[in-house]
Amino acid sequence: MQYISTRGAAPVLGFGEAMLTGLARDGGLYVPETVPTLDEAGIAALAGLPYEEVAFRIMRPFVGDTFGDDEFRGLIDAAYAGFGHAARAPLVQLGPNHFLLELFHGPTLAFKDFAMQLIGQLFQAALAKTGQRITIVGATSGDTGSAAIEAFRGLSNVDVFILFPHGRVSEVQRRQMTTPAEANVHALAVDGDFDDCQARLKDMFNDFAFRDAVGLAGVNSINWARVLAQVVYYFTAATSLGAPHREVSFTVPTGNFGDIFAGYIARRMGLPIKRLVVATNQNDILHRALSSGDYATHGVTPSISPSMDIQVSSNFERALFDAYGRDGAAVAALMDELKQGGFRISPNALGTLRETFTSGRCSEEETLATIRATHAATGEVLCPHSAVGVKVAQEHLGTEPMVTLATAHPAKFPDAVEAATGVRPPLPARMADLFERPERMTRVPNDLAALETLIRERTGR
Ligand SMILES: Cc1ncc(COP(=O)(O)O)c(C=O)c1O
Ligand SMILES: N[C@@H](CCOP(=O)(O)O)C(=O)O
Repeated sequence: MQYISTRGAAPVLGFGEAMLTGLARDGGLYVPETVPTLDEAGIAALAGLPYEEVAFRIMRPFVGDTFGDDEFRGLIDAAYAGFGHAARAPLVQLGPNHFLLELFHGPTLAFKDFAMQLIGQLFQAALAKTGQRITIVGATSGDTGSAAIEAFRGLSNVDVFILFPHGRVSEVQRRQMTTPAEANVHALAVDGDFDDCQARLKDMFNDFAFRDAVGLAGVNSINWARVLAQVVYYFTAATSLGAPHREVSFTVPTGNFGDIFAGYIARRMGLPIKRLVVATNQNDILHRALSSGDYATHGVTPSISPSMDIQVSSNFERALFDAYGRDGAAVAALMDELKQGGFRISPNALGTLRETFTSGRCSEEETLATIRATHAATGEVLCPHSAVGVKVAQEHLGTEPMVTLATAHPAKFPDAVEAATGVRPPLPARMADLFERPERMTRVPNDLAALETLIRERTGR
């Protein structure tokens, strides 16, 4: 299996190299050259299997010879052993034809753990073979950062630097990033928003001298392995609800477009997904883009679903690459226009995107009202991101089962949940002392040179 860049001008790589490389050297994102498919019998055979076995069968064709079969199975088993639910990603029924896929039973209580716990295992195995030492830099609006720190804390051949927007993540999210005591963990509070953090991260990848000197690696959904690991739960959910013999739709609370792009890959692999519904909060660039073709950034407005406070949605580039007929030069030109504020999606490409994706937006008031109403009707306590998904899903219910992805545990956002329901969701016992642990973080300007200097000083490279 080979991986190519969405901008068409970077070396073609195998899985292991693409995973350790992160951003392609032409600034694009790696995607598989071809997407393997499963026939109906292959999909039907997944129903009822343990999560780990489904993960092996779905991901194996993408991995090539980077890992042997037994080794890969072992890494998958280790990745999910620490999850707090036997099903890993259980389905809960919210109403007739509407289901919630709970993706928050991992160690840091967000869907990011599904990919990050696996990536932690894959990186360690790959680095043990090459003897490399790497510097991971990640940008986070709250959840990727804590999941990455959890996956890589204490490793001797990895330094982890996480850029988060100062004052714009929840207190639980911040403490998850600032309380780990291991010396290889560096939480950096940036004076800016998530888009600034992600832009500086991409700038670092595009500064080849810095990139090569520190051995830069990325664990955001820039990294194809992140997206791949998220494809698995679309298969477990859909087969539990009757796929391949029945179509299923999914609504996905969306920010950086990684999670929903994983659903798109599942669909291309042959899973009968009728619709993939993009659910945005008030930072609604993706909803505006899919409804009008206008992909224009208006700046980030802080919301009660802070992890989705994103305007420059990294993985949308992967969807555009396919929608523009895999024309890397066309995508590169669009990304240049985006730096000036935005672009119009061509009518052909928009038509192609709409064959798979539809969208909706949820306001702040609607988010609170959905948390309240869902709690009253079902007893399920939603986090604000999942509530955005549930609200938009309710507007898109059809005859097929609809699955809304519940992307984080409500205890990560206790203020919003308490405001809506009067109930303050407790943290799990293993995190009960989170508010007593000492914090360690560095405030940094939104400035590439300052960030690179700090990282070079701390890593001595
Ligand atoms: C809790 C939560 N929900 C939804 C999202 C959106 O996911 P994606 O960026 O993959 O679209 C994120 C992060 O982006 C998140 O942390
Ligand atoms: N919401 C994310 C933003 C980064 O997304 P990623 O999927 O590209 O890592 C976060 O919580 O950090």
